[in-house]
This record gives sequence, C-alpha cells and structure tokens, in this order.
Amino acid sequence: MDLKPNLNSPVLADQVPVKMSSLGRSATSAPYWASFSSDLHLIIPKRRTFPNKLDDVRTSGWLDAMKASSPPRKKINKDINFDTASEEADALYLSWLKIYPSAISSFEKITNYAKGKTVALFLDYDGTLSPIVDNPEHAFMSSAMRTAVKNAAGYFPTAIISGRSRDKVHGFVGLNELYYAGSHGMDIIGPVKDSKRGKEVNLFQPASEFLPMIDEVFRSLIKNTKDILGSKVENNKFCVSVHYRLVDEKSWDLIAQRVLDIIKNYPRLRLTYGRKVLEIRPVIDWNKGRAVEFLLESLGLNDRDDVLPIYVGDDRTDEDAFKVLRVGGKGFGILVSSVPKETNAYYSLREPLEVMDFLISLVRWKKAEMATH
Ligand SMILES: O=P(O)(O)OC[C@H]1O[C@H](O[C@H]2O[C@H](CO)[C@@H](O)[C@H](O)[C@H]2O)[C@H](O)[C@@H](O)[C@@H]1O
Repeated sequence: MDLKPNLNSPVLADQVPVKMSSLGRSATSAPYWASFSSDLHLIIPKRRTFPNKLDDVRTSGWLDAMKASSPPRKKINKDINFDTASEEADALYLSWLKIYPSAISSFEKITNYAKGKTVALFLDYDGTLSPIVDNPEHAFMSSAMRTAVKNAAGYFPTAIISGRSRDKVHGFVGLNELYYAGSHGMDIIGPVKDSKRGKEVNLFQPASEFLPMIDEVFRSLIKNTKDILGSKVENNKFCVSVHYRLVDEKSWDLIAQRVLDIIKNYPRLRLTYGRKVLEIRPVIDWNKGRAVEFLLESLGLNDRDDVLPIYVGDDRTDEDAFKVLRVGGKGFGILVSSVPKETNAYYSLREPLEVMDFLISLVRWKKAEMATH
C-alpha cells in the first residue's frame, strides 16, 4: 500500500513562537481530569507548564522537570518505614488503575469493542517494547517480544513510532513487515515492497530542511558536554537526545544550562524532555500524534467506523498520539507505567512484559474470531 501524504506542510514560519501547547496541559485534556472521582483521594502532580527554552534553568523549573522525568528509584531511608512507603505506593497505583484500567484485565471489554473492526497497532519502542536501561545503545528487545510483534503484524497493520532515528529503531526491532516512524514521527517509511521496478519505499520527512541544522547542533552538543561525566549525546537524525541518566544529579543543572546555551542560537529549534533525556527538535507542527494520523490516512484507515487504532507507549511524547485518538474518538491509548501518571491514554500496562502478553492475547483473540467466520 502506498503512503500518500495529503497534508499541508507542517513546517512553521521562522517567527512563529515556540509551540508549548503539546507539552503543557491543554483544554482538550480537561475531560479526563474531570473524570477523577473525589473519593479516590488520588493526587497526581499536575504536568508542569514547560519552561521557555531561554529561561534560566534554576528559575524556570527545568531541574525539577528533569528530576521528575522517570519513575524514582526506591530509596531506603532510616526515617521512613520502607514497607509502609511501598504499601502506600501500591495503594496509590491501585487507585490509579480504577481510572486507567489494565488493558489485560479489560481485555474482554477491548475485544468486544474491536469485534468486526480492523485493529491498527501503533507501538512506541523504548520503555514499551524494550525495558529502560542505562545505556541507550543496549536497549535490546527480547526475541520473545520480537516474535509477539511479528505475529501481531501478521494480523493487524502495525507501526513502530519512536523518538530514535528510523534506522536505529529498525535495527533494534529487525522486522521488515512493519511501518516505521523515527525521530518522533518526523521520518516515516512504509514496509519495503517488491515491485516490478525492484524494491519500492515510501518516505515522508516533514523536517528534512532541518537536517544540516540538527547536525550542527549535534556536533556542538558533543563538544560542549564531553566534560560532563556520564552524559551522552545521541543523533536521532531529525532530533538530538542528550542523556543524563548516568550523570551525577549535582551536574544536571550544568548539563541543562549547556544545552540551553546552545539552542538559544537556534530559534527554529525547541527543547523537550523524556525519561532522563533532553531532546532538541525542530519547531514544526509535527509529533507522534500527527504521525499516527498520517499513517492512518495513508493506509486508508482514517475516519472509518470499522477501524480501531490502538497506541501503546510510555513516554511524554506518546501523549500527543494518545490525545489524537482520544479527542478524535478514533481509538485509544495504553500507557505503559508502573507508577501513577497523568495521561491521555484510556488503559494501562505496567511494563514491557505486559505489553508482550497483551499482543499475544490480541493475536489469539483474532485467530479465534477468524475461525468462527
Ligand atoms: O519514543 P521512544 O522509542 O520511547 O524513544 C524515546 C527515547 O528513548 C531512548 O531513551 C530512553 O531509553 C534509553 C534506553 O532504555 C534510556 O537509557 C534513556 O534514559 C531513555 O530516555 C533513546 O535513547 C532516545 O534517543 C529516545 O528519544
């Protein structure tokens, strides 16, 4: 099937202010907050308004945002009874599950809804198909997970949507029968097909003009962070990641300040953050949500009552896709998280192993459904 882009250019004009709406809370996310029931006593910190990229890191809250960017590791403190703290965390998680039920315990409900529909699967990579590890180069997917994804792709149109470069995520996943969207959806390719003219590929790169700029920033970031022990700069083609997972917390403000010092010279780039990572991206109206819309449209699956898109992801950047599905009433998101989080997803899964179970169950259900028809 051909990818047929039928969308206006997402590249914003030079002077357009940095778009913060996709990062801060927006009006569209209000309905699910409204669904919080008062008797749950569930307090999830509201998403912080994202600091302006030129603000000082200490005053703007960058440091707080960086600290909050991944579930905290459990610390044993002599003043705190560890068992009690962990029981409290479990109780909080159980309360949160009432709002974002497990996609495994709600499986029957999900498949009842999916009956007779084409399920389209969108899967994030890091933290969804592979566990979060210290070294980004070692984020391997298990062979069991690969088999689960491969089997799922045999029954459902399936796409991987990642912040990584498309080549890198393709290398990790290693399956040709999928669609891949790298660089947070800014680099989309359909499956490699055999045609009369040989191998045919379909490519969509809405930020291609930013390539030289991103390359330049990547090199400056390498140079300017090399003295910060544990830091790692990753070139994701249309965006750059600056990892601080292995950097001593005392140097987090330093690394953020170095990044801000560089991107202040690039008004057409913006800074966002993920799990212990700062990400530099072009200021364009494009994200994982737009990539989902693009793929659905390209596949002829958009705006159809007989299609159910499901997006599984763990990161802030996946929220754009959850929101597209929720707001459009098109389908639903599943957040992978072992701690309560504010989200636009409808369901949750605790960890990649549960994602694998969910995919296996989905295939089993589809086979049974096909056998009865
Ligand atoms: O959209 P994703 O596929 O989830 O990619 C988001 C970022 O994932 C990677 O970083 C994260 O995973 C690493 C490996 O587990 C971990 O070390 C790091 O702390 C996480 O932030 C990837 O390296 C980034 O480039 C992606 O943007």
